[in-house]
Amino acid sequence: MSQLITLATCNLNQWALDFEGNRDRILESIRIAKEKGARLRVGPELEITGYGCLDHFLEGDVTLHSWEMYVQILKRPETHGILLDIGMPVMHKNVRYNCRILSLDGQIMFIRPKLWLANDGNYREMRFFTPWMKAGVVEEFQLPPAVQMVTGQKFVSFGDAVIRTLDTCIGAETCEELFTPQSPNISMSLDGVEIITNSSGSHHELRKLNKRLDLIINSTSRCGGVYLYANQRGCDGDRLYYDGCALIAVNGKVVAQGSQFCLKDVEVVTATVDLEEVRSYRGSIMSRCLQATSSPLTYKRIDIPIELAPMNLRFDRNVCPTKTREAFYHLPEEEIALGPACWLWDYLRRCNGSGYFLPLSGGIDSCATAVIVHSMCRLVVKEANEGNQQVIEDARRITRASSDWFPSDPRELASKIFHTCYMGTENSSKETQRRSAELASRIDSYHVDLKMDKVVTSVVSVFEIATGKKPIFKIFGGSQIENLALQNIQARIRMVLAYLFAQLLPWVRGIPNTGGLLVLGSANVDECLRGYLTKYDCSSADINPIGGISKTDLKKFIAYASKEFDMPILDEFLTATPTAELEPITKEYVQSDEIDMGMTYEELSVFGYLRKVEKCGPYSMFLKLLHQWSPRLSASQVAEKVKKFFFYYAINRHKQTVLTPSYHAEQYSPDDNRFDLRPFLINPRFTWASKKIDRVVAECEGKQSGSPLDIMSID
Ligand SMILES: Nc1ncnc2c1ncn2[C@@H]1O[C@H](COP(=O)(O)OP(=O)(O)OC[C@H]2O[C@@H]([n+]3cccc(C(=O)O)c3)[C@H](O)[C@@H]2O)[C@@H](O)[C@H]1O
Ligand SMILES: Nc1ncnc2c1ncn2[C@@H]1O[C@H](COP(=O)(O)OP(=O)(O)OP(=O)(O)O)[C@@H](O)[C@H]1O
Ligand SMILES: NC(=O)CC[C@H](N)C(=O)O
Repeated sequence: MSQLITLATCNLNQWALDFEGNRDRILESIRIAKEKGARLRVGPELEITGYGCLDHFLEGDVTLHSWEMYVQILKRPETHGILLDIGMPVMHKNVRYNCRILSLDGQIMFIRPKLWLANDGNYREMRFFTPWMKAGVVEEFQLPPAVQMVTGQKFVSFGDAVIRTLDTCIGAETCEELFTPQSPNISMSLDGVEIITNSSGSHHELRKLNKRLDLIINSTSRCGGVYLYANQRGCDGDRLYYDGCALIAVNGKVVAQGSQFCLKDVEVVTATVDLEEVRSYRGSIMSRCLQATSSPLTYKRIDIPIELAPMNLRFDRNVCPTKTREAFYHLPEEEIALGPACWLWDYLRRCNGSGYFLPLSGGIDSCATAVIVHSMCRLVVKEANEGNQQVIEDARRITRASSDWFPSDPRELASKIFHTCYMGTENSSKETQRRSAELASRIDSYHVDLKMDKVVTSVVSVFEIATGKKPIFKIFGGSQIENLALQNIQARIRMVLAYLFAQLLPWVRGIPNTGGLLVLGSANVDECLRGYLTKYDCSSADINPIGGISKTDLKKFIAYASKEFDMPILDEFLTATPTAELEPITKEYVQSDEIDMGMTYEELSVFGYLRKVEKCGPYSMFLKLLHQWSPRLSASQVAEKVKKFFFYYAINRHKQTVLTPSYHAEQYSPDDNRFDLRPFLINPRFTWASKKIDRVVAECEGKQSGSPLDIMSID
């Protein structure tokens, strides 16, 4: 026996508050789903508004416009004949919920509010929504009058229930609920729900996809059932990149998987599954049957008296279930090549920009940023060649090209929209200048090579005339403070010049009807964490594609890109010592990042992870590293490193408040504006924690008797 049914899920590139664009992408996904013969279509979380509206959700207009768009979808006959699961905010009894609305043939069947909201890291759903706290309870929801007029319905069911058709049972779960210890899909499956939908607004983080897929595969292999995962994709107006990967799994096996990074606005993923396989799988696991028969939660069934799986598909020689396949994962290097590149494209087209400007130093960080822009150009050309009309139109609009121009070559596209600039001083080396020029030529950016010593000297001379004092570099006998000031002025002047060139280069080139360029920043996550950047230089670009990526990962990315994109010049960036080139180079002295910082990039990744992900203060970080790093390092060496890290982290925390908005990619990102909320005036000596650390060090060195944990004996 078999009972085949075709189901559809999708990735939609929604944009916060773009109600009409979002509506059109939903309509397109329904059209494709129907074309592929699907009987159920599930879309991403809050797809009508876009997931990332944040505090806009508090506005009544957003709920109003959501209903307006929803009704427009519902009343179109072409959206009928398929069960729809669409996401939007709904007010019920003056409380706002994050909901799924299930409809068929222009009639609303049921509204299901999210039970467990996402409220950590980048997520703060509890600011705008209330979770539905009544397990298994269903209430009557009165539809807004305008909706009543269209559907002819006055009330619909609202709450924690499931849909029952004549031939199967369907339940909706929303994003975070999958990640909770008691996911609703477990109790639903124990109560006989065969098809579970999951609508997500889930963003990219390096190496995170495994977690999401593991949960789906694990859950459906323990519980059996069909799981349809839908996700938003793209930059919807913030630092996050939602990474799609719509997926269909059956009994612990993947049968369909959409792409994670792509410039398609609408991607529909379908599979034909056999519901009898679910019944057979579940029925043969006796322990599951015992749990099912004694399961405390019996969901109210919302009846739809139709057969979802058409009778004629019980057996049709020409229709067979979709084969299982291995889940697909990108390497982290590929994730860096693709995620930030897609984000940059969305950003550019959505802000109606005309291109990017990047200060290109000849070091790894700005090199990585340039290669990501190159990757963006490659993706645009690939999509255009595949006939993606939206991408072709966007490319024409951004380049201000005529309507017969076609983006057929990544280098040609870069030459129109990407501008790089080497801003040398007397402290710069020939090598960095040459590497910049060669990289620019390889990717074909419009490159400017300038010397800015005159500006630096004249600004410093203004200071000298006003104060009668002349600061000099440390290697010539100056103090630390003079040395820093002379470095910072170079960096800040670069920022001022960057904005001047970004504004005027398109004009210089005679590009018609153009605005300015967006300035790209390229401080990596480790430098941000340590504060190793000049405030109002690198902190002050428009956007930064690598601000959430570690130096270690950036190096891996450059090694990958060197081969993948056939760019041998990148190998030279890899072997060069990272240096800011802000101090004079002499025979005996060349400035180096890691010596300047007093710690290595590798150590910074460890500190960053322990601080943010493992929630360690100085004392517990020290204890953990003492175990990890001894006997290689002594207790006092570990203590010194931990104290030094926290010292620099604390004195530079204020820089996070003005940091360039960066693509979120790393769990240990210190971004103060959305992700890592901390005070920015912190005593960098962490005095009490330091005393406790010293106590343990003394104990390790045999200088202290008694327990180091005895707090009463510390002054
Ligand atoms: N608690 C606090 N709250 C608010 N603001 C505070 C503050 N403490 C200092 N400040 C402000 O911040 C300023 C100090 O920060 P900042 O001006 O950045 O200066 P600072 O952090 O002292 O120096 C910049 C560092 O970045 C390094 N660096 C490395 C690589 C590349 C680059 C580059 O730019 O290319 C730079 C450079 O070598 C140097 O060590 C103070 O002058 C003050 O205005
Ligand atoms: N000579 C320069 N010309 C243009 N931009 C520069 C120059 N020096 C620094 N910058 C800008 O300032 C940023 C910060 O400099 P930093 O030295 O930290 O990075 P980097 O030179 O790209 O890489 P690395 O840290 O590996 O040396 C650079 O990424 C670049 O955008
Ligand atoms: N929107 C959500 O509920 C997302 C939360 C979930 N933990 C994720 O990262 O995918």
